[in-house]
Amino acid sequence: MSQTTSLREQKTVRWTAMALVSMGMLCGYYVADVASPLKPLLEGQLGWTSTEYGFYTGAYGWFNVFLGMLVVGGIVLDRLGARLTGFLAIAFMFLGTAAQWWALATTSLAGSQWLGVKAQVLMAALGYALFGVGIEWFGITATKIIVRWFKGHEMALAMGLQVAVGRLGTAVALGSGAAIAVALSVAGPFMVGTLALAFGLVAFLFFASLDRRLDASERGSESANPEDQFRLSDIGGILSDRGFWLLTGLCALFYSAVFPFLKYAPDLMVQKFGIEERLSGIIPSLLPFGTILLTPFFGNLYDRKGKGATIMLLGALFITGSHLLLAVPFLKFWPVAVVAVLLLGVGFSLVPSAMWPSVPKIVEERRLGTAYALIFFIQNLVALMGVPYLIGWVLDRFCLRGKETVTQEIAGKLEEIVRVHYDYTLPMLLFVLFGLLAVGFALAMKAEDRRRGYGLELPAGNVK
Ligand SMILES: NCCCC[C@H](NC(=O)[C@@H](N)CCCCN)C(=O)O
Repeated sequence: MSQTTSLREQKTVRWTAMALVSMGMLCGYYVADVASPLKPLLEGQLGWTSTEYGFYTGAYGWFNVFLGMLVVGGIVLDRLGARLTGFLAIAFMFLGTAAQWWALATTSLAGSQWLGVKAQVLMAALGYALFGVGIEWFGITATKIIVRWFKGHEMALAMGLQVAVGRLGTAVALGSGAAIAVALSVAGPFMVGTLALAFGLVAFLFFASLDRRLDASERGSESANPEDQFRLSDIGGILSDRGFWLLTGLCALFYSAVFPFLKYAPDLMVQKFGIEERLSGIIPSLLPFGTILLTPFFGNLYDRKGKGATIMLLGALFITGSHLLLAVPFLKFWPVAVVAVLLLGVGFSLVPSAMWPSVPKIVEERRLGTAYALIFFIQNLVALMGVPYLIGWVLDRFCLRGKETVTQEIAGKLEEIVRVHYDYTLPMLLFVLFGLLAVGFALAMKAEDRRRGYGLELPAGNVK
């Protein structure tokens, strides 16, 4: 290869880079969502309440928000580069998952309390909080890597495919988590996650060597030009942009209607649609499965035809309609759940496929790591920490309908477990509310784009 031709110009090489980075997304998303189908088992076998489950799932954002780890991650990324940040991110995910595995597998924490919380719940939550730092750092790193390798090429398609690979991890987690837990133990899915992340780390090391070759092919380092270096004062520049805030608001509200829903969807299937616990993740797993094809499809459409702001608005409308269908109390037949989840899948493909590639149209490339980190920070605060806890609290406080003790086969043995019954109408109405607010933000974003000329409605290559 000629030394003057950048490696990114070779299609096979840039797609190989993308595939290697996506392995981290696959394994990370598996672990991020594998607790969802375990909720009834955590309650039945380990005696957790919905509030404790909400506390644990909300822990995802603790360090990102309260220790500012997301902003730290953005700055580390912009200053020290994607290779080091990506490596640290996977290492955090690995350690956090191993800690969750231990918390659920050990008997040494049984009956103990730490800071007034069950020791097992707190230990699992701390593991999930560390994991949350890792996966968020990895998310911003992977995004910046795609921008670096794909600018001027199929960037929205690459971002869509990368998210699609992540969704595959979510689908596998939802579809297999409960079955693995019933066959092995409730800690079993986390053992699988720990091993998978070791594999993700190896794939990332291969990527890092390719990325070093990209530097060499461009005769410079990742941030060779001092003009391109990130400065702390850039944060002010990002925060003073109205378009940035509208996109951030849309992101926080849209994801509040989706990610926390996924944490409770298998339980909703059991409670409202009468699905067996072991199979409770099957219908929710249609959601990420649908997005695997649709997210890159819409990403490609955005690259070729534009209409990014319209795509985001449509997506917000789809998720609102889907939640409304699930909220109607008398629609309790499982085909309704299938239709609603498929509609949600369309919305869950439309918004991310246009939202993430729109950020570089609003923010300069050298500020991108920090911009994505700031967006993820607000998303963590609201959608990944606040709303999951709120839903768990609402379930315990307003939706409890009763408890019964039943006998169930677990890892080949018959065991007595407690089954808790909830009415999910109120939590579903909250999800509808988040959807409606997301529609409002999408409309405002469309108007701001017309006013400021970001180019959100234009195809790739036609933007300033
Ligand atoms: N190119 C940006 C990709 C972001 C994808 C986006 N991920 C997130 O929003 C993460 N902050 C949270 C991941 C949580 C995993 N369950 C997405 O749509 O997944």
